[in-house]
Amino acid sequence: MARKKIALIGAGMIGGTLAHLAAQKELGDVVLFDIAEGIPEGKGLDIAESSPVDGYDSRLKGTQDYKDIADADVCIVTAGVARKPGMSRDDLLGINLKVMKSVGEGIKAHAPNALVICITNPLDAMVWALQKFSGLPKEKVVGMAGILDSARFRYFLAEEFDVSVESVTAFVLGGHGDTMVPLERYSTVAGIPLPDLVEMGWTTQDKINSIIDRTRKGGGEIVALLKTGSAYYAPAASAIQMAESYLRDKKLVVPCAAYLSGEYGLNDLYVGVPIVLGSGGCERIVQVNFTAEEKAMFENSVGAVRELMDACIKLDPSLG
Ligand SMILES: NC(=O)C1=CN([C@@H]2O[C@H](COP(=O)(O)OP(=O)(O)OC[C@H]3O[C@@H](n4cnc5c(N)ncnc54)[C@H](O)[C@@H]3O)[C@@H](O)[C@H]2O)C=CC1
Ligand SMILES: O=C([O-])CC(=O)C(=O)O
Repeated sequence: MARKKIALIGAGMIGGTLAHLAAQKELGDVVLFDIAEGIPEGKGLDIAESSPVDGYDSRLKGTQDYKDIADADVCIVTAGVARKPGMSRDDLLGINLKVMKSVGEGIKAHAPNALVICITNPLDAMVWALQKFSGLPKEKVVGMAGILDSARFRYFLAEEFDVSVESVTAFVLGGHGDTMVPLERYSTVAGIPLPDLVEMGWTTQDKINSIIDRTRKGGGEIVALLKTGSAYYAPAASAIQMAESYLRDKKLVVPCAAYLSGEYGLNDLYVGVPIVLGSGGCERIVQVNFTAEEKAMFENSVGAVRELMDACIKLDPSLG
């Protein structure tokens, strides 16, 4: 059976990490596409030269030609710019919107049957624009943010409870920004929801509140430390989990930016919600019940996403 093909559009910090992980996991052959000459070729060759040591047979190719992504099964998009200290994700909108247009056209022309996973920020607005520019089916275009935000939440909770990260589940929904919605009632240790753990006296509400605050600012914490760019190991791991769920039809239930048409009472926008991710792409949107407080937080987050979409339409009226 022929190998699957994974196209990475953008071969920067996340793109290179994605290539390494995809090859190590033998998800398929990897094409790194970037406008920067030499970078995708160099990273592809460097990773390929590690394959005899690590023992995997994925092939890697770097390119500046969209023809090389032909018939890819998965395209993961990180093309664009990342923020530096002092910037918000939203400051990237103008530059990255133009990038989404060229990437969308490239994918439409050469890999129209792929599952497209967008990572470029500001995520919810960029995945929405990318779907429109590419014209691919909405269930085949998804955004990565919720798995990352939930992983940060899980990691901080595991530290607090001094338990395995594997025993902690969490759902962070909403837009990928300061308004994101970490859901306490749907986050657990061994299936026990956080409010019950507070009641049992294993932690305090104050500690949970500060973990939620740290989760919301998790991206900025890394930017402040790195100074030259933003997080890439955890974002890449999160997107690879999505690609794997699609390619192996695992049907993981994961929070992703998905296109809503009526779910949660919302239309024509992408925002973070739990989805079933299988060989059909976004196979189901899971509509969880919200308390009044959770609903207000989710709506506030949706409002922030809509503002960014409006800003996109102002810059490119074809999106309207
Ligand atoms: N959704 C999420 O949870 C996260 C999103 N991000 C976002 O992911 C994006 C990528 O981050 P990094 O890999 O760290 O950035 P990076 O700057 O290391 O890599 C971006 C790459 O895109 C390339 N590029 C620029 N314009 C292009 C075009 N038109 N076509 C193809 N390639 C193009 C650049 O040459 C560069 O190699 C940023 O927008 C960042 O904010 C980062 C972390 C998490
Ligand atoms: O914070 C950033 O700019 C990158 C990002 O989205 C994250 O790490 O969550």
